[in-house]
Amino acid sequence: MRKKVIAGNWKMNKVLSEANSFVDEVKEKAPKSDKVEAIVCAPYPFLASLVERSQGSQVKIAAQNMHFEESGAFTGEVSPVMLKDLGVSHVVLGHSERRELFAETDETVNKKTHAAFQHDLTPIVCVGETLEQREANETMSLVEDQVKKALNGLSADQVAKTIIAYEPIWAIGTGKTATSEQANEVCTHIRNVVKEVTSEETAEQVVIQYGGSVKPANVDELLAQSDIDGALVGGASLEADSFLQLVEAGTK
Ligand SMILES: O=C[C@H](O)COP(=O)(O)O
Repeated sequence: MRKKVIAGNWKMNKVLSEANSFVDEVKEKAPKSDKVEAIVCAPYPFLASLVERSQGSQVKIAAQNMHFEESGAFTGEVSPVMLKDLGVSHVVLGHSERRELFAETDETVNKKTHAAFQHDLTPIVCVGETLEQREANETMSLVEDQVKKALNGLSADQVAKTIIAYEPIWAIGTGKTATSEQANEVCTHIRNVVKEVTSEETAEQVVIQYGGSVKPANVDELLAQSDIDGALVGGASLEADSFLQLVEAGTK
């Protein structure tokens, strides 16, 4: 059975003291269960401190982006080598905010996914449609295209280890959650796409998260769906209490 993976994406929020207190509290109170993994996706300046504080707990620390090159003249960028050296375990790639606001493309997401595996980082690859695309019935084809391009050239073993986050853009930060059926329908399609490009065995191993206005009040219903293995959470991951409730839900 697949583990549930609850990842809190803080986006550009908090200062270091707040980040430290959050991880200290989660480390102390998170349920000790091998059914769920808790990941905090933090801004770069907090990573070293959070990795150190999370030692000895099941809380993992992720970056929210990275460059695909190992080093070089890329002012303002952070490389996979740097993240690995700090002890970061996961990295969010292709979040819709990066795609919309920072010119992330399917091609750069694919390069970053390869770079993540080269440096033993687990990628959390985000895909999802806009409201216009959903209304034009393009959701399935768009998501299929994003998944195929992100995974292009990976080995079956690497695909099996990739976390895919389905995040309909219209549900991010809007309070509008996709219904659990809508979310599961797309997650099932993603698993079928993975099966098509690899094998049924690989597709059964891939963790597929849903993201978009997930909160303690709706997480149980979402996690009860057949193909939703976790959540990528923005707003409701900013308070330790709320994040802990989401992690708790993953143990059921
Ligand atoms: O990465 C997280 C998502 O963008 C969801 O954000 P949200 O939970 O605030 O809607």
